Amino acid sequence: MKEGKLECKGLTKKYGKKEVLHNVNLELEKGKIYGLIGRNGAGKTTLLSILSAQNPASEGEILLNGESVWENKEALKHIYFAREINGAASSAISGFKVKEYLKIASEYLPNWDEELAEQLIKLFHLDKKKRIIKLSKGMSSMLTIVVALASKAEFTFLDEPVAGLDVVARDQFYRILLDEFTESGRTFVISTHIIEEAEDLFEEVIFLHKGEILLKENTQELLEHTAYISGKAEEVEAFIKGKQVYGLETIGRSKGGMVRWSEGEEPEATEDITLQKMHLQKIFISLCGREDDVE
Ligand SMILES: Nc1ncnc2c1ncn2[C@@H]1O[C@H](COP(=O)(O)OP(=O)(O)OP(=O)(O)O)[C@@H](O)[C@H]1O
Repeated sequence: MKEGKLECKGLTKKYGKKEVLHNVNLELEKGKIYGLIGRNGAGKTTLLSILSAQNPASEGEILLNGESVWENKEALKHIYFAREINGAASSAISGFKVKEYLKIASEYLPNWDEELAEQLIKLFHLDKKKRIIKLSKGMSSMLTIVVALASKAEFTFLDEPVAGLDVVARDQFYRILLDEFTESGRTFVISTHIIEEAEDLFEEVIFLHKGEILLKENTQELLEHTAYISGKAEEVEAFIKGKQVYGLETIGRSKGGMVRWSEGEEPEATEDITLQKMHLQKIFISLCGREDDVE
């Protein structure tokens, strides 16, 4: 695939009367790792399932290089959504052995890389004779990762791939992903709740909040253009006038909150005002963390 752009326009999703995605417009470019971050129930899985045509949109369209992906076999060769398989206890695949599951994947996925699958199975010490139902949560996450990477799909989505993985396995996953990304230039969209660890991995972050894209930005730029401002309440009040401030909180006589600015407009600390760099996780909490923000 020479070009590479997957986009959704005016995407709305309703389950019955409940609207869970509201007019989402999103463009994913080839050759990037995106982090998809949102609170429980924000709509991440729903968005990924619609982008990969596993779930119909209520309104709007999904286009790969300008062509609708819905019931489009050619386009769907380039998109793979790796769903968790560990919720599959009651599904048909739960009785399969790992090797049988891999065989099915190899037949179903048009760009399957058997050698890569074998390498990853060894690396994760997965027992191919084990039945899916008998895998631990971490092991089934590993199997999902193996299939996602070996799919070689240009656009590969992973839904909470590190759920249940121990710290060593998570580190392995991040390194494998970066290797594969560097070698292939594929696009990955990864949803995760472990934001801190993934900060260096994502070229861009997408914050999905209550079914809307709240932010889509280059991760490093976001980190460079954001800080936690604090100081005496009246000093902070005066300082933030005309600035973009989020999650402002009062602590005794002091105030603190997140401030964002555009390139070249960086605020300077004063004697009374402290500016501290923030990690992605804190930025996310400032933007989406209010009590009434949960679905
Ligand atoms: N098949 C379905 N039928 C009805 N409602 C659904 C269905 N799937 C998801 N929902 C609802 O849609 C909303 C978004 O769910 P979704 O699973 O996409 O969120 P998420 O961001 O992936 O959450 P989490 O981080 O908890 O996995 C939730 O309110 C959920 O209850």
